[in-house]
Amino acid sequence: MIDDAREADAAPEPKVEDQAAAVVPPARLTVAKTVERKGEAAPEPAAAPKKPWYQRLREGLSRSSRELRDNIAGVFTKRKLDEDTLQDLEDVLLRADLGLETAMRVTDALASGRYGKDISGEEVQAVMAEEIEKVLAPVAMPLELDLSHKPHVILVVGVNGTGKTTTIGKLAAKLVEGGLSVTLGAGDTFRAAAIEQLRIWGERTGSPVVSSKLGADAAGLAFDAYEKAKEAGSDVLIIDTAGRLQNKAELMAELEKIVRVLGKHDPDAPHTVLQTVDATTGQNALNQVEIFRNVAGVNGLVMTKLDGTARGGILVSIAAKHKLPVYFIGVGEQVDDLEPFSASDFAKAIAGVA
Ligand SMILES: Nc1nc2c(ncn2[C@@H]2O[C@H](COP(=O)(O)OP(=O)(O)OP(=O)(O)O)[C@@H](O)[C@H]2O)c(=O)[nH]1
Repeated sequence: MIDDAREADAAPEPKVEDQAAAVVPPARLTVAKTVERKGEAAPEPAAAPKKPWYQRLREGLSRSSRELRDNIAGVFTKRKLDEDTLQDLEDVLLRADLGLETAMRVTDALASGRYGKDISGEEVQAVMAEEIEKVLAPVAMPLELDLSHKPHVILVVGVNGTGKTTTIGKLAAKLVEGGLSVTLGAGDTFRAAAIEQLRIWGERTGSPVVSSKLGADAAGLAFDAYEKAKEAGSDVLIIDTAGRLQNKAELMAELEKIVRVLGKHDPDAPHTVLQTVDATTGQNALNQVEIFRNVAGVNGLVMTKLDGTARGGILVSIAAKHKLPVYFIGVGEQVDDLEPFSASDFAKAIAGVA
C-alpha cells in the first residue's frame, strides 16, 4: 500500500482514476506498508503455507543470532564484566560483522552501568539489541516518491545476483497495488535471462516493459524507457541495470551515461538510486556499497535474502558506515516478500531477544 504523506487521516485506498489528483505537485508518496494480496491467483503459488515474514527473517538471521548467543554465553560464563570480558565481547561482535562502531557502543553501554558486576548472556543480548536498534533507527526510512516528477525514476543498481530484478518486480507489485502506474526498463542488456525475467514481472504486475536487443546500449535503453513511461503517463519508471563488477571502469562509464541521458529528460532523474545488497555476502557487501555509492550515487538500499543464511551483522556495519536509508528487506523470492525495514524487528532478530 501507499501512504499519501499529505493526508493526516486514514485516506481511502487510492484508485487508479484518483491518481490525477494524487500527483498534483508537490505530491510525496511514502511506500511503506506491505502488499496485501487481493483476490484470486497469486503470481507464484507457494508450495506450502507460507510462514509470516517476521518468522522468515528470524530464521534467516538464526545462524548469526545463534552464533552470537553462544559466543556471548561463552564469554560471560562465571565471569564478571571487566576489561578482559569486554575485550572478548568486542571480538565476538566484530566476528559477527557488526562493525567496530557498534561493537564499541555495546561494550561502552555495558561498561557504564555494570562494570565489575556479574552479568548474564541474556542481559548482554538485551543491551546489544538496544544498541543495534539505535544504529539502525536513523536509516530505517520509507521510500518516498516525489510524484511532482512524472515519472519518478528509480534506478536499481548492485552486483549481479544480489536480487535487482526480483526486487524490481516486488516493488512494482507494491506500487501497482497502491494504485500507481509503473513502467519497467530492462537496462541489464547483457543477460537475456534478466530481460526475460523483467518481462515476466511486467506481465505479472501489468506494467509495460521497455527492452532492447541483447548487448544494446543501456543508456539508450534508459532514454527510450523514460520516453515510453512519459507517453504512457506512468507515475514511476524503474530501470534495471547490469551489475558487472569485473570491469569497474566500464560499469562506471555505463552507469554515468545512464544518469546523464536520464538528465536530458529531467535534470533530477534518477530520483532514487536503489542498491540491492545480498545479506548472505558478509564483509564484501561493505565494499560493494562503497563502489556503487561512488559510481552511481546510491541514495537508498534494499537488503535482500534475509530469509536465507544471512550474515545479518553486515547490515548494521553498512548502516553505521554509510548511513544510507534502508527502505526494504527481501525475505523470499515471491512477490510479497519485500518488507519495509524495521530497526527494532531486525535488532531483536539478530540479537536473539523476544
Ligand atoms: N531467498 C531469497 N532469494 C532472493 C531474494 N531476492 C532475490 N532472490 C533470488 O536471488 C537470485 C538472483 O536474483 P536476481 O533478481 O536475478 O538478481 P539480479 O541482481 O537481477 O541478477 P543479475 O540479473 O544476474 O544481475 C534469484 O534466484 C532470486 O530469486 C530474497 O529476498 N530471498
